[in-house]
Amino acid sequence: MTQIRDWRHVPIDDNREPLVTPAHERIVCQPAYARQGIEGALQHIYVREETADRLYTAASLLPEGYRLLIWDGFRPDHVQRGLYEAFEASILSKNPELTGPALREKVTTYVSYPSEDLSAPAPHATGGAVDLTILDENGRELPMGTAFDDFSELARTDAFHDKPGDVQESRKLLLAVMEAAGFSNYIEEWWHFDYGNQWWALRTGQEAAVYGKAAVPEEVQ
Ligand SMILES: C[C@@H](N)C(=O)N[C@H](C)C(=O)O
Ligand SMILES: [Zn+2]
Repeated sequence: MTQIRDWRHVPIDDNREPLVTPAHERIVCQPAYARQGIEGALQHIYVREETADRLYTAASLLPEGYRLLIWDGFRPDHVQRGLYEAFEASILSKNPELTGPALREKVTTYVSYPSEDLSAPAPHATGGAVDLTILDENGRELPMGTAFDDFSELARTDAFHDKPGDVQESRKLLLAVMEAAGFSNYIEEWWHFDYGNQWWALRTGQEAAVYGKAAVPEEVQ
């Protein structure tokens, strides 16, 4: 289990880029939580402006005909809280003895705490985190070995590193195009990438994050 322990101490110097909806011929936006009927989930994907530009770069690096499929970007607090509480309840149903920090550590391996602390916002609250996969030339998702939000050991990005095959190749491709575009991956989830926020700053050795908590666009208030 890998936790990012010190990201809360990374300073934030927010450049105040607005949130935008990615629009590119090689990007498909399919907001997963709205489709799952999660209360208050956004009907559109929003990310910070430069994050969108970097997604365009990543998409352009894919083989001919392939596209990025984005499931989630900016996530309002109430949605983060809903996801957190639902996963916490599912863990408690299997491990009723868990409490306090042990419970919180287990939950936050896969779902960030819905922090109201402006000095340590959840990554998706910054507009600099994206959950995504790759579509092939026929519009089919590449095999990634697990479904989106399958919170298990198999979700670890390196879970297939000693199992050569399609899944290993698909995960390598996603990681390669995203890292080439400047994103960093969260090792516990093959689908989660960051740019500009504290997670990204810590992993890439930046002095400060450039995205704090994002201002919610008027159309989603
Ligand atoms: C819930 C999942 N899709 C995700 O984004 N997890 C990360 C760790 C988060 O909630 O920040
Ligand atoms: Zn995510």
